[in-house]
Amino acid sequence: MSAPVASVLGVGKRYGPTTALHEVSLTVRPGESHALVGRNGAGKSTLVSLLTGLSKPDTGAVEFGGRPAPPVADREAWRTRVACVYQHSTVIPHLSVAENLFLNRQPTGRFVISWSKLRRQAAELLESWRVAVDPDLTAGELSVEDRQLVEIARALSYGARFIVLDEPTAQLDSQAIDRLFARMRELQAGGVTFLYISHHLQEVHEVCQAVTVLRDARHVLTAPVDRISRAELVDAMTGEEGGLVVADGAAREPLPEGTGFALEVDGLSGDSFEDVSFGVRRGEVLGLAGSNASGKHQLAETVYGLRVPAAGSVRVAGKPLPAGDVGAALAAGVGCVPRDRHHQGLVLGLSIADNTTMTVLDRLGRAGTAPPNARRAVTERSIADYGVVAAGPDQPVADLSGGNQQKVVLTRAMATDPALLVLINPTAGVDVKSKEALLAVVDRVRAEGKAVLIVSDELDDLRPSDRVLVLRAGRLVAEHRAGWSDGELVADIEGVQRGDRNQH
Ligand SMILES: Nc1ncnc2c1ncn2[C@@H]1O[C@H](COP(=O)(O)OP(=O)(O)OP(=O)(O)O)[C@@H](O)[C@H]1O
Repeated sequence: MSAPVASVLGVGKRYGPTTALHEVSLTVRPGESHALVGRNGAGKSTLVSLLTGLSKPDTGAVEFGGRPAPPVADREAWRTRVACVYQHSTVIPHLSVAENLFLNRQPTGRFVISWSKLRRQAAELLESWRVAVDPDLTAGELSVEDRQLVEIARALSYGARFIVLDEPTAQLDSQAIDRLFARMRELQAGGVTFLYISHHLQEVHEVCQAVTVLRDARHVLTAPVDRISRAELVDAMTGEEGGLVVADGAAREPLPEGTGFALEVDGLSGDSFEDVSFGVRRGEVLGLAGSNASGKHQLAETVYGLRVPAAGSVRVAGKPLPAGDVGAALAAGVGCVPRDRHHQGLVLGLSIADNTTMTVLDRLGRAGTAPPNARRAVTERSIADYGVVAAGPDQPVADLSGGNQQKVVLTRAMATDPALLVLINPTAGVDVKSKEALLAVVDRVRAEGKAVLIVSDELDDLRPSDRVLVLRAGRLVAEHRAGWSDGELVADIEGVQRGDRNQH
């Protein structure tokens, strides 16, 4: 049997008091797609940082092709062995695709960089890996899908044939996911090996051949995917039996006649959407579905005041909201989980307590001077309620795993006790079991008579909705009552004939 592409041999890694990995071993075979799964904080990103040379294990070793990994300082040597495509872009946005591909290794003429040669080499590279992206485009304008392909091509051009994909589907709609998987299969056939990190367990079965589960910093199992069911994977990740229970809007009693509206959106137009009207009643959960190009994110962002509409109005509890004023929306009782937790959601350098309570300081004490004990108490309750894996309320949010950061965004939205909750991709990066807990919060909020607007790419997130509206090319095109089938909803999202597609 040929040598493993990569091996991790009994590695350990600590961050202060936190054991992020404990004696973990992993073998990745040539030409396979190997899934790495586990709950938030299980140690996946830490393992990737050791496998890509961004940090050094405290104990144990990493090998490529049976040989010891290069020293951490030798970035060039690492680049020829492995690359990671992160959820966050590593391209330089104001440079062209060609410059990003050949950064620091531009072909030079006698004295100066030869731009025509650089462009030609980039075009050849992209073509050889069948990446249909214009090398002259500014990298910041690329779609997530194209950006990922450019990053893969860049890795391959360094000679690396082992690529880590860190939750690659998190920002892709279902058609883009299908294209990514097709491309992965082609690359695999050409000798590329993938380590695939995802919280979407159905993807593991769709595109991987082997799976490794981490739990609480430890290796639990490695198995061929065709020998392990999704339910068994969940059990291995959680360490307990019992699977998942997600609230379903279909099981609910209808709202009493005449229940008032918490949110009324009337003739709203803006960037990427046109003349949208709908209402959400108190005690109702409304889902909003659509592809990435549908305008659903922009619509929700306009509702909570992040964007100024071109026309139309938003009323909360009967009162008009001033346009484009997040503070006014917050004061009117709107809580939100924004789309991008890093830019709109969290202050990474501050603690969990600071982030959780920043919108309620005036309620906990005189404006801006909330006593630390009150802030700690609120935060400790949130940490317990939402299952945040953290050392304590004072831990900086930057040190939390991705999924746990997302939970902190939700705790902050809930801290104001909002009458209307606007959630955009609320479970992005959140593990399957924590998803269940977050969706249970939605159900609890609804039962308390509050209203919830959920915008999501994931059908599981929409399942607790009483109704789901579908937005396509900026217009409302369909409404589904609870009890919809995946096939029906996806067909409306994509604007194709109804048929039974796989859900993502
Ligand atoms: N720089 C750091 N400083 C302190 N603790 C850290 C640091 N990086 C990670 N940790 C801790 O190590 C543990 C493992 O985190 P890691 O990011 O590897 O988890 P993960 O499995 O990738 O989770 P997720 O699914 O949420 O992305 C967590 O408890 C996390 O808080």
